[in-house]
Amino acid sequence: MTDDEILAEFRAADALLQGHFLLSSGRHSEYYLQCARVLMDTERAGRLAVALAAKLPRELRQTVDMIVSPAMGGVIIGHEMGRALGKPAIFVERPTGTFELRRGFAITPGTKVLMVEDVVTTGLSSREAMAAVRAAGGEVLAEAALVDRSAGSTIDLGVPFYPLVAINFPTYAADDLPPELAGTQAIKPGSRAN
Ligand SMILES: O=P(O)(O)OC[C@H]1O[C@H](OP(=O)(O)OP(=O)(O)O)[C@H](O)[C@@H]1O
Ligand SMILES: O=C(O)c1cc(=O)[nH]c(=O)[nH]1
Ligand SMILES: [Mg+2]
Repeated sequence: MTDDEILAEFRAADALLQGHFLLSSGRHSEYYLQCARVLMDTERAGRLAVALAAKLPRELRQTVDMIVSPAMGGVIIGHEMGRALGKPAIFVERPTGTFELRRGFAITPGTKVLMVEDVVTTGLSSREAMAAVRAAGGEVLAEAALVDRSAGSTIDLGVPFYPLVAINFPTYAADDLPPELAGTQAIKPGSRAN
């Protein structure tokens, strides 16, 4: 799929939002990609996962044992990536603020893991989720995501990163808002507590 075709999927799902958003990292943005709306169409979710899987090097696709995603946003695309790659898909979640394995999910030491996210902005959530996987003994080979919106800030996840599409939407610190955002109330669509 081309970048234009992928963005057309977001627009068709009314998932490209404009307003004033407080992001997971605490930064602010005029734009938000609501991946849950893109993925609520199961056929579209499957199509995007197949396209994302095709971005991965063949050797990585063959070597990976398991998909692990950070909840909530990573769960659906992680599951669809598991289907596309023929691998089990589990998730880490953070009911008390730190990502952990629950629900009987386990990672056997040495398991080769592909992390799957919906959106990567600063990479903070990705790094925290990888720490949980490594603490359980998993070996993180790479990360894949639907959207890399870090474009321009050259984040380093510490492993190879394969986004389906990269978009450069500016983000701002709370004390450095542009005039169009200053004085407007930010909404926080994601579920990170702090
Ligand atoms: O790269 P980052 O700066 O960490 O931002 C991206 C993260 O933010 C969103 O999750 P969020 O924490 O909002 O929670 P959710 O997945 O539960 O909605 C998204 O799903 C990524 O996990
Ligand atoms: O950084 C985020 O929290 C974020 C940005 C975005 O565009 N979409 C999303 O789901 N999360
Ligand atoms: Mg998330």
